[in-house]
Amino acid sequence: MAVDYKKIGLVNTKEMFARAIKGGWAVPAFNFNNLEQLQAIIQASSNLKSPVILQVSKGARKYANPTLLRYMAEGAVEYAKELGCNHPEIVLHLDHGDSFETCKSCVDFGFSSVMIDGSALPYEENIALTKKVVDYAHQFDVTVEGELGVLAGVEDDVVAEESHYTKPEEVVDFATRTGVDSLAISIGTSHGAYKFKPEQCTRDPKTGHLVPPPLAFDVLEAVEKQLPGFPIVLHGSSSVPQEYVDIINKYGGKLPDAVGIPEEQLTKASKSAVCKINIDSDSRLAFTAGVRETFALHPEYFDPRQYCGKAREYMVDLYSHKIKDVLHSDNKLANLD
Ligand SMILES: O=C(CO)COP(=O)(O)O
Ligand SMILES: O=C[C@H](O)COP(=O)(O)O
Ligand SMILES: [Zn+2]
Ligand SMILES: [Zn+2]
Repeated sequence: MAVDYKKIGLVNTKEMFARAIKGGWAVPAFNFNNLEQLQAIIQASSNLKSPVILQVSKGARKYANPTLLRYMAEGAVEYAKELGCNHPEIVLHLDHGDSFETCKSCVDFGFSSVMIDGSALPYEENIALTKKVVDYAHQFDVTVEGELGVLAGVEDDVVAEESHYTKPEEVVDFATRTGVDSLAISIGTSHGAYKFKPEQCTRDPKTGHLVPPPLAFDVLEAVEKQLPGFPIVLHGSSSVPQEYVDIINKYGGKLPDAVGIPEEQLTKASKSAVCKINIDSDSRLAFTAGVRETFALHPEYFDPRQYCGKAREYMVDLYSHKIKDVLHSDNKLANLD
């Protein structure tokens, strides 16, 4: 028997995606692994009245324990209300589900959305696996994200290049035969804090910072033309804010030439059918900056609440900025009372 996510106050992605596409904004999908990240996500999204997707990866489930994470998400709905957000729209989403069994266990456990990532499989196998997950999840009104195209970044030892991009000529067939609710595509983003090699970038003459090549908006446009109004997802969308990289490097860290996706490009994407934008690495950077700075300035501290508290402050700033200034998902709840 599956737990009914609606009974615990969660929602699936259907309505928020429809509104986001129509309104030209995107729903933030933030990964969480611990208490402070979840607190910061809920504080920022509740204060700004933004819908939000809480993403749990396989690694997160292993690190934090699946049961604990799931109940934290349930608690998050109540926490949002305590913060004055009377009608929160919170999705609990499995990020990069790698098997039918993992997706099923999340559906059964009260997740309102799952991703099945068959992008590394041969095309027909990706379709068969994705369809199997959709057929199961839809019985419980759980939405499903599939993926076409390979997200290759520097960290995978393969540099993102055109051959990995989603093939627009495949998307209609994939969406129709699988029944997915949304599709993650590859247009040049990748996971992690090193999305491009320095030699792929130019340097800003004033700041000396790396400027990466633009995303393949032509591929995005071609996908949209094939599937008008269909929800598109961008993974690997951290922008690697220089302010946090600088703090980390100033206080003993070593992140030379970390580079992400410029925020203007994410805003541009969010005005199209891109309605979910995944951000994880930026939160890791903000967290690390807070901890390193606190340790450096206060070597006498040994209470985790001191340095995790600072980390949480930085993450609230980061999430709020993404919501307000990049994705424009603030004040977008269906019921703003
Ligand atoms: O895509 C992501 C999670 O699925 C996160 O991407 P980043 O590493 O760019 O934050
Ligand atoms: O897609 C990758 C996400 O950032 C999750 O990362 P993780 O698998 O290390 O938890
Ligand atoms: Zn993938
Ligand atoms: Zn991802």
